[in-house]
Amino acid sequence: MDVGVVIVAAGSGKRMGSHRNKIWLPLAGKTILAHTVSLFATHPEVAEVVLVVSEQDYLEVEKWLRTEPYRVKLQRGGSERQYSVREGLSALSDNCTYVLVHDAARPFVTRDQISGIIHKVRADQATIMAVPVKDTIKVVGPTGIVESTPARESLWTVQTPQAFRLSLLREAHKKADQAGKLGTDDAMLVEWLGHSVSIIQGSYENIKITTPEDLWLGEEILRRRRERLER
Ligand SMILES: Nc1ccn([C@@H]2O[C@H](COP(=O)(O)OP(=O)(O)OP(=O)(O)O)[C@@H](O)[C@H]2O)c(=O)n1
Ligand SMILES: C[C@](O)(CO)[C@H](O)COP(=O)(O)O
Repeated sequence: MDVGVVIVAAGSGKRMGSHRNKIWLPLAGKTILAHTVSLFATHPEVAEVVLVVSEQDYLEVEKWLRTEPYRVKLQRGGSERQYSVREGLSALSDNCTYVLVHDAARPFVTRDQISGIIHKVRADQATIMAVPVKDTIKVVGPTGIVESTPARESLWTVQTPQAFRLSLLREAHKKADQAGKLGTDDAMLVEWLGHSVSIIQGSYENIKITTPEDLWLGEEILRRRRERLER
């Protein structure tokens, strides 16, 4: 049963404050995009990769992919991450039974973690990578007053990959579109269907490169990994 991957890279990187989409920023000698795409496109358990990019980036990504040894399908994204995922799902072949959805801005996930979530989704049909929250989280009202403090032991910081049975995620996106619902991750849409979603423990290194400080943190993560390999 084939596994497909949708990598979403069609954002604009506003919070990075860069003059162009953050996926083009350098990280340890390659672009963030190149790190993430090659990780999945060369993974032995991944049968198909769809890369979702903006209209603005499409031609440059297409030109870059011609220099790479692996095959990746290109798809244009939408104005929201959810719509980009939807476009990516539509480009996956029906040979895929399961799909991993991953942020291009998360280049630090490892091959073993990818194998682990593929194994888990075959059992659970819907599972997401996450790590326990380290800080206390508050719910704050519109006037800046704390309304509640959820019990920290029940809170997780959600990452990607998020993995699903393809037919389930396609149905979730269709129902969300019909209801005009917008989620910040794909698991929300599956939860709205009433389907259970399990957690697979990720790593605190699997950060999403969002603001400038994430770039030097990312360089340090990769430097320490190279050091560990050289020992
Ligand atoms: N319309 C969108 C918005 C986001 N993404 C992708 O979803 C991932 C996570 O989104 P985020 O980190 O928010 O990226 P941006 O939207 O580019 O960042 P910002 O919100 O700072 O503009 C990124 O790989 C981004 O490229 C996408 O494919 N389509
Ligand atoms: C999907 C996600 O990475 C899980 O934490 C996150 O919700 C993406 O949010 P963004 O604002 O689109 O980066």
